[in-house]
Amino acid sequence: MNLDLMDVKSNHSAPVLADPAPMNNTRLGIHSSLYSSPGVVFSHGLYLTIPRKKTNTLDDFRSSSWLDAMKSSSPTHRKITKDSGTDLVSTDADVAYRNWMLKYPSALASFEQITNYAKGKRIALFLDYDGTLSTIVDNPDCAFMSNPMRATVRNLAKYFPTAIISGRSRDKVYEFVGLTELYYAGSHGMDIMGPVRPMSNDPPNCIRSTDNQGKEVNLFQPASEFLPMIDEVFRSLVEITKDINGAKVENNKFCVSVHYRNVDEQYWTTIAESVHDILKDYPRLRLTHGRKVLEVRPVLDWDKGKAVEFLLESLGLSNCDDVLPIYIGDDRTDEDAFKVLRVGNRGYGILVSSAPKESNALYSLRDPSEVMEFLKSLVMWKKSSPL
Ligand SMILES: O=P(O)(O)OC[C@H]1O[C@H](O[C@H]2O[C@H](CO)[C@@H](O)[C@H](O)[C@H]2O)[C@H](O)[C@@H](O)[C@@H]1O
Repeated sequence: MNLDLMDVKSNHSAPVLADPAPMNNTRLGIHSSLYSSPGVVFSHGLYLTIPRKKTNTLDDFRSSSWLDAMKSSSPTHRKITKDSGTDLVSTDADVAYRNWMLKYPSALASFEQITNYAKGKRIALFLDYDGTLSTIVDNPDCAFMSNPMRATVRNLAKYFPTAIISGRSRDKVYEFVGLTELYYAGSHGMDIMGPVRPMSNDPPNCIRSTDNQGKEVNLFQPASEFLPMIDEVFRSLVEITKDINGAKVENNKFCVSVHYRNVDEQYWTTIAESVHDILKDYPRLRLTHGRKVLEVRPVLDWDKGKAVEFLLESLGLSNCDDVLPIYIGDDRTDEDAFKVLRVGNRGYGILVSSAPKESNALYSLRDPSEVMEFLKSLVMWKKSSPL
């Protein structure tokens, strides 16, 4: 696999995301194989970690770093260039972005390199939703996918197995995308509807079910026992934030999003403290940061990376040298998937970002319109490739 590039890029520094899960499996009372990461200690219902980076622990609410994390969770993007008469003058942001792209080259500019490596391989596509297939908008209920993007993804799925892996609830993301030919994983991979296929070791919490069309599917919900807790926390979060102008709490089934995109920055502390007040009574829940959103989720060693592995296995594509998984995403939670593909040079992670940020991805795309262009190019390449 693109060995030169992989070798160069293997020197990347660690990603921003670090959400270790607790070791105390019996206390959590859930299938032990889902809990593995070291370095976490319980104390009075709060997880104290000895983290690589502290920003994702509740403890952070007692320091200033959580506010920094909230501020940096979705950087404001300056216009890359400005017109100065006849010439385009580079801004600092422009220079920084170009430098950053030396480390994360454009997947469009590197298309030939990518497809050269993909020759004779079966590509599988894993796509994040918000910020990847739809542009980021103020109202999460209105993050609609454009018709051209939908047509592109529909076409893509004719040629490559394609799955959407989103932080949204699976139903919600299906409502937005509306394509029956895809596989869907909601709640950051904690709710996967995949094809029926014998797995090498039958995972717990995996049941036979039927999809909207009555087709038999495998439904994998590793956090199913958290459902009542998540519902309870969702209601408490709605109640505690109801007087904070612009705050919005979204129930994503196995996780809850607390949005502060539309909250005046002076009240971000109030938002964070409110979330902390609720979560201090729920040691089995943890908090991660997304783009102007605090995400409450079960303490489970399960994430988008594990979801990619699960889907590859259910599609019969794991442990195959001739399979090239490609994951495209824009958010911190997508880093888990990038990491899985990066380890052992299994596939390509493509970060969608118009601002420089550290990532485990190998390539970059600037925004959803570039994502669409890349997906269309893949289809064209596949159509023109000899069988
Ligand atoms: O994994 P994803 O599909 O990327 O979902 C992550 C979160 O996306 C949504 O929030 C983000 O997009 C909203 C719409 O553009 C935006 O208003 C918000 O500020 C962003 O954080 C979704 O609403 C969350 O529930 C997802 O967890």
